[in-house]
Amino acid sequence: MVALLGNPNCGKTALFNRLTGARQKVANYAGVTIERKEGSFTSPDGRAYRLLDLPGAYSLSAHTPDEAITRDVVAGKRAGESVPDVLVCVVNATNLRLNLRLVLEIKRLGLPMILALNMVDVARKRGIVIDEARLAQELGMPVVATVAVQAGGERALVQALDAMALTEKAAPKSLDVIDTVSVEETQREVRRILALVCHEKDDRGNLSEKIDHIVLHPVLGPIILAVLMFCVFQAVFSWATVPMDLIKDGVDGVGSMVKNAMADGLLRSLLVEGILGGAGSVLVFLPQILILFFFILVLEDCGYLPRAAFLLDRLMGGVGLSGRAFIPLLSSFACAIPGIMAARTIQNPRDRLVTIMIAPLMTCSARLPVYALIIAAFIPEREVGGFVSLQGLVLFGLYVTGIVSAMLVAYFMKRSMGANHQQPLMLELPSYHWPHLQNLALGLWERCKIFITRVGTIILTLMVLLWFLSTFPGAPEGATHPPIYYSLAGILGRGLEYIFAPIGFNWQICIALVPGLAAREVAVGALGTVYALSQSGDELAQSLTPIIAASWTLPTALSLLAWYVFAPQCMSTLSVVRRETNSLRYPLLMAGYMFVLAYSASFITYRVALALAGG
Ligand SMILES: Nc1nc2c(ncn2[C@@H]2O[C@H](COP(=O)(O)OP(=O)(O)OP(=O)(O)O)[C@@H](O)[C@H]2O)c(=O)[nH]1
Ligand SMILES: [Mg+2]
Repeated sequence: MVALLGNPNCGKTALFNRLTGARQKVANYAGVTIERKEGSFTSPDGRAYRLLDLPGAYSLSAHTPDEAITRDVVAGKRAGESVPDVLVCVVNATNLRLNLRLVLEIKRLGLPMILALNMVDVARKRGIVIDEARLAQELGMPVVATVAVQAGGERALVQALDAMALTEKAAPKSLDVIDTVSVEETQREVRRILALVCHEKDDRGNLSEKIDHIVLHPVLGPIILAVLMFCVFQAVFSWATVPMDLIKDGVDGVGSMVKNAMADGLLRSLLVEGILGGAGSVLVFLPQILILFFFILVLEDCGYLPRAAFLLDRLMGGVGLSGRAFIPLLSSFACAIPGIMAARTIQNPRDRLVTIMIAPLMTCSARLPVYALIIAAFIPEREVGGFVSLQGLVLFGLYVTGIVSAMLVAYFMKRSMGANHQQPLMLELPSYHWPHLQNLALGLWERCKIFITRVGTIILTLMVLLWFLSTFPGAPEGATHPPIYYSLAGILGRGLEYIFAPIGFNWQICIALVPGLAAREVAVGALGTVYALSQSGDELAQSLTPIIAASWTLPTALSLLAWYVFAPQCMSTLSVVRRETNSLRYPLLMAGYMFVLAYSASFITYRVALALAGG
C-alpha cells in the first residue's frame, strides 16, 4: 500500500487520478479531498500497487476532522487497516518553504518515503531551480519531479517506487516523536535545506499577485464578486433557451409518436403521462444545470474561490461564521451533501455545526428545475434596463434570499450557543491558472451523467409509482372530476390540502410535495404527471409551463417559490447530517426549523401577494 500525503492543494488527487485513472475531484483550493480514497495501478515493470489518496494536512498534529483522517492512516491507527508500506510525500515545488515542514515531520515516523516534487512545470516557468540530488541527500530519501496534470508526468515517481522494491514491512514510530521537536527547530531546518537546494530568480512581478491587487481590493473586490455572481444567473436563463427547446421538442415528439402509435389504454397513459410527462419534464432542465456547473467548475479550477472566501470573511465573521465556512457553503450550491461533508475542514466544532445546519439553505442544483419552471410560467420574458433579463433577476433574487436567510439563521444559532471568540482566517491563496479544458469537460460530463442517472433511476421509479397511485382506483360512476381526483394520490393530496391551503397550495401541488421529499426536482416531474392526468379527455398533451401558468394564481406560484427556498425536502441531506454530527438531534432540529421557516415564508408571501392582487 502506497499513500499520497502532503499539504492541501499540492496536487495529490491529480497525481492519484493520473496513476490510477480515477476521476476524483481536483480543484484549485485547499481542502478538496476530505476522505481517504483507494485505487490501484500496475507499473510498466508489472508490479501492482495499491494507492491511497488522503486529505491534505499542514501537520500531523491534526486540527480538523479531515486532517485527523490523514494522521490516523499514517500512524496505523485506523481500525482494520495496516500502516502504508511507502509514503509518497507530495509537495508543491513552488512553495517548498511551507511544504517541507510536513515532510520533515513525517520523516520522523521512520517509514520508507519518496518525495514527489509536484508542479515542477510551474516552478520552471517561474525560474525556480531545485537541486534534486542535493535535496535527496539532505532529506535522505529519493526525490522525483512530477507534473500531475500532464500525461507521463508521473513516470519518474513510478520508477522510484519500482526501485524501492519493498520486501520488509516497517513499523512506524509512535506519533509522540513528532512532538519532541519544536516548530521553530523544524522551520530552521527547512531554511537550511532551502538555502542549499533552491535557487529562485527574483520573481517580484508575479502575475497572481498583480491579479490579487485588483480582485482583493477592498472596494473593487466585492463589486467584481457581485457582478460575477449576477452574470452566472443571467447566463443560466439566456444561454439555456435553445438547448432546452430542443430537449422539450424531442420529449414532445416522442410523446406524440407514442400517442399515435398506441391505442388509448393504461400502458399508453403510463408511457405518456407517467414517464414522458414526469421524467421528461425534469430532463428539460439539464442545460441550465450544466451552465451553472460550468461556472462553478471554472471558478474552482482557476483559483478564485479562496479569494472570494477572503472577501466575504468580514461579512461572515459578522454573523459569527468562520471564513472557512465559505467553501462548504459554496459547494452546497451543487448539493448540500458534499457541502456538509466539506465542513470537516472547519476546526472549531461550533462553527462546523452552524455551517452544517445552514448548508441546506444554499440553493442546491435540484431546486433549479423547480425555480426555473415556476419562473418560466409566471415571470414575463422581459428585459430590465435594456439588457438584464427579468427571469434571471428573479432567480438571482431567490439565491440571494437563501444566502441572506442562512446568514440570519447562523447569527441566531451562534448567539444561542453563547460567546465564542472569532478566529482569524488562515487560508492559503493558490496561484491562479487557466482552467484545464479537459478537466472542465470531464467535470461537466460527470454532472451530465449524475443528472441523467437521477432522472433514469430515482425520478423514473417515483414517477411510475406516482402514476399508479394517481390512476387507481379510478373514477366512480358519474364523476365530475378527472380520475386522478378520486385516486389514492388524489385522496392524499386533498388531505394535505387542509394543511397547505392557507399558503395557497392546491391538491395537485400537495401531491407533488410528497415524492419531492426524496429529491427536490422530482416535484417537477410529479407536477408533470399529475397535470397530464388532470387534463380532461382528448386534450392534446401540453408541456407543463403553460398548464401551470393557466391553472395557478400568481400568489400561489410565489408562495411555492418561497416554500422551496426554505423547505426541508431532501431525506438524503438529513441522513448525512445525522452521520456527520453523529446524533439524531441535529437533523431533527434542521427539519423542524426549516419547516417553520418555509411555512411562515410561504404564508406571508401568499397573504401579501393576495392583498396586493386584490387591492
Ligand atoms: N500546473 C500544474 N498544476 C497542477 C499540478 N498538479 C496539480 N495541479 C493543479 O493544482 C490544483 C490542486 O490539485 P489537487 O489534486 O486537487 O490537490 P490536492 O493535493 O489533492 O488538494 P487537497 O485535496 O485539497 O488536499 C488543481 O487545480 C490541479 O489542476 C501540476 O503538476 N502542474
Ligand atoms: Mg485532493
